[in-house]
Amino acid sequence: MVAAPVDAPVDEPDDPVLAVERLSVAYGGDEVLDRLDLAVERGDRLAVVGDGASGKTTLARALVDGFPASARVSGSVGYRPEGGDPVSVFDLDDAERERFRREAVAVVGGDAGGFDPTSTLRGQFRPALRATGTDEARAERLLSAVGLDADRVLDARARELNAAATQLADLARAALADPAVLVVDDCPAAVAHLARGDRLGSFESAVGTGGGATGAGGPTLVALGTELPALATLADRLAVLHDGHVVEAGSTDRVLDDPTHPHTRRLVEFYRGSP
Ligand SMILES: Nc1ncnc2c1ncn2[C@@H]1O[C@H](COP(=O)(O)OP(=O)(O)OP(=O)(O)O)[C@@H](O)[C@H]1O
Repeated sequence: MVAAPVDAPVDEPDDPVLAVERLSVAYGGDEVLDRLDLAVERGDRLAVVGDGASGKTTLARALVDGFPASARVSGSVGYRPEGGDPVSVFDLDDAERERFRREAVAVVGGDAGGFDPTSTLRGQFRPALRATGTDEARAERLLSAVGLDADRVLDARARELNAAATQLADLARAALADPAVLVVDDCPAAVAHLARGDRLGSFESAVGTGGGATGAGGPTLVALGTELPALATLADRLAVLHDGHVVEAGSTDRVLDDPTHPHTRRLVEFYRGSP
């Protein structure tokens, strides 16, 4: 369904924590990603912007080898821990993958877990606290760092919280393990909240204090969504997903000021023209 990949103007990262290479994914006969390349620089805030059904969740699934059984996949995803040997994500066994999704690359939003709407978040944080050997005080610090009232949120059932609080609490829970990379897929309310003031900065400072894989420069953030303005406010780099490829990637300022791909130009003009 898609044309051959275009050569996206991509600045080569110095120290990629994730490298997606020639990733193709199809569900049934429908190809969603077509030989997609994307490198994620360690410590960056990267936003992947794409229209609805452009394959953002499929890309997020790829970063943790979380495909449904119906997916046909080729290509590779490589993870490079700070100072460690590269890991081929698609070659992990079940136990390694479970640990990888907690300690190396954690995904929130999209079709990743989330909360049971009927029980309190305090109860739903417990398995993550046990798995990471951390205490509730750290959960409270992370919840406060994303701008939430920690006690109120922990005592609430997920159905009593609005979308932003639920998504942010999910992000705080994923951060308990100090993963190297936090992937935020389709969480527009959380992204809009974090884009205000320097809330993301205070959250990033709180991550990395639990002794996990978070690098010295803080966690790497990959946020995927459709809302260019909030994502651009949050991110220092933008990648534009279209027709199964990353058609453009670069610093947020460069992509907004001087978009080279026609799709990026349309996207930027659309948001400039919106109220
Ligand atoms: N498990 C699946 N089985 C069949 N088709 C799927 C499956 N998951 C996704 N798709 C299809 O693949 C395409 C891309 O879906 P994906 O969820 O990756 O895109 P997206 O950019 O995250 O979309 P949105 O912004 O609307 O959430 C869509 O057409 C979707 O219907």
